[in-house]
Amino acid sequence: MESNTARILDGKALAQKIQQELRSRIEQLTQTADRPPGLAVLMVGDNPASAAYVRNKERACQKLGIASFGRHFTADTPQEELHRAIDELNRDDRVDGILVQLPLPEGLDPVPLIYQIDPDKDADGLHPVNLGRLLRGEPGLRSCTPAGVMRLLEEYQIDLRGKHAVVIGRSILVGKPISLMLLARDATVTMAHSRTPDLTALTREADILIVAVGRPELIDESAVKPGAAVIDVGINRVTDYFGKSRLTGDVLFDSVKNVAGYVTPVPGGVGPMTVTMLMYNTVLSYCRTLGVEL
Ligand SMILES: Nc1nc(=O)c2c([nH]1)NC[C@@H]1CN(c3ccc(C(=O)N[C@@H](CCC(=O)O)C(=O)O)cc3)C=[N+]21
Repeated sequence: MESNTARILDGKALAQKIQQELRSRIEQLTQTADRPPGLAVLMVGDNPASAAYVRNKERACQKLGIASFGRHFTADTPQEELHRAIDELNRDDRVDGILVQLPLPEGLDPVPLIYQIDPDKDADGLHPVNLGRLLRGEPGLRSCTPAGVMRLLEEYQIDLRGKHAVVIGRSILVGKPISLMLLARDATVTMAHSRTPDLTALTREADILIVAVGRPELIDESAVKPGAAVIDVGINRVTDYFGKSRLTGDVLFDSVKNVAGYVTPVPGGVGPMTVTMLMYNTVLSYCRTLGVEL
């Protein structure tokens, strides 16, 4: 058997490059605009993982020259108070992007909150108007993780036209929107999920394999077609053999790299692209308000 090592799709490097571009564009625009772009993050409760993500987002904003309007609520905040906060942010002219950090604590429903966000300030691209625009192939704010994956595929010039893309996972956050984006680029898309029989037979047919299920190291080289591009959207915290906590994807990287043509690492793959596309969406909304191109 000939040995092979896949090309690594470096999400961290691409995220830095895009953030540099956004930073210079913001610097340029703020010489004449009366305000910088603004992003508001609504965080409820004190889930440590969420708190860490929110800190990452705030750090990214600071680096780029985006004003951040963090609003932190205790876990026992009534749903109504969150609706009032979104209403205020919708009407606040300093705010171009709004997001509700997920998951919310037990007893709170994120769906009506997301529906209430002004679709033109929907930095996460999760409002039904933006999902509808994606379905219709119209411009709009795109969901961050799927948009980040598409940017990675573009950067490495991975051909999608007429190729067989298999997406594992059918969530509204990743699986469904990414399938639509791949379809818009003329891929033949198969959506697989937990009820798909003989998953391995299917994934072995994929030229592009997107894995977004949240099952640590589900996919190994036996499930991958030689030369395929494998995109790992999973972020799982697991405890290793020595009792140490580490981050791993839905893909067994060290195995898949032997057969794949391209593969994303975790960390350093899709994760950094997600945060970057959030910044991108905020700047896109800002530019639309100013009446200029990004
Ligand atoms: N409204 C909302 N929008 C989100 O976009 C959203 C959310 N809620 N809730 C949680 C998930 C998760 N998520 C991640 C973003 C970046 C990394 C990331 O940058 N990860 C680094 C590693 C970070 C580490 O070391 O912990 C990496 O993969 O290299 C991970 C996960 C956004 N989410």
